[in-house]
Amino acid sequence: MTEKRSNRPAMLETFERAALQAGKAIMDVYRAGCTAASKADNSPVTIADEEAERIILAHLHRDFPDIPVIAEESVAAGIVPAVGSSFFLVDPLDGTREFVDKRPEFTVNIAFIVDGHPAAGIVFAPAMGVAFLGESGTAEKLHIGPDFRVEKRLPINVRLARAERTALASRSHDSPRTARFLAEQAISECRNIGSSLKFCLLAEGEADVYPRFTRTMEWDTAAGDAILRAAGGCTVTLDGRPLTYGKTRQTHDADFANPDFISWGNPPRL
Ligand SMILES: Nc1ncnc2c1ncn2[C@@H]1O[C@H](COP(=O)(O)O)[C@@H](OP(=O)(O)O)[C@H]1O
Ligand SMILES: [Mg+2]
Repeated sequence: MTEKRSNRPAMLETFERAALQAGKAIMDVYRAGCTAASKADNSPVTIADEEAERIILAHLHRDFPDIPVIAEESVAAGIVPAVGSSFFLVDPLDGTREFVDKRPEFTVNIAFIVDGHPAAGIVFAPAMGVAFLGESGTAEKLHIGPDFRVEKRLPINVRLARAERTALASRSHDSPRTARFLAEQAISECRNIGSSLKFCLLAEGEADVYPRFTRTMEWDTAAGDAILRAAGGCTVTLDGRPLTYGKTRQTHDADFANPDFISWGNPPRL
């Protein structure tokens, strides 16, 4: 099927090209097999993370040379550009644990941050043939063919709040606090999913809440969070305020770690 051109903003066109090309490079490594090394924080990294990041940075630097990019592997190598009110956040391979263990939930993530808000994002799960895009109150799910071309685009939205809610939790980094949260909220169903796909499942109305009480970095969450917000959802910290990005700029701290947060399709009314 050929794709109908739209008036999508140029930035989303760049995100799409970059993510699809990065996903293709990741799948080449996935099929050939690779070994994982351990980073300073003990998390795994592979040649796929590095190659995907190189591709994404080339696209962003070429098309938006004036916008700084904070990217996971660059930060690990000590490359942390100063950020102003707008910048990109890139996680070239989120769910590296899933990738190494050959579970198809790993994703490519690119987000645009404006004044602390995740304004646009793409999440591409190359082994699943799906991508999600979000910006300015519009979110879509893309079906990606084996040739890494877009076959279909569908608008997505969060679902309405319901009595029987479904929660999502990390597959590899869960915490006992998740079980406590589920009990407090009287939620009986919880699915464990790796990577930023959890935000996308909320955005397309497949689940209701994603509580996160273990460590994440801003690049893990920004793109999925942008899609979720564009689809009508929200991400809040435990004091009920929207999760913000570029915290290093506000706190003059070099760390891009997130606090604990809860992402909702439709939050319960207080
Ligand atoms: N002990 C740990 N080891 C590795 N990654 C961890 C971790 N604790 C939290 N993380 C973060 O959790 C992310 C994966 O989220 P999830 O558990 O929802 O799949 C990782 O992203 P990367 O895979 O990009 O390193 C990493 O940033
Ligand atoms: Mg990550």
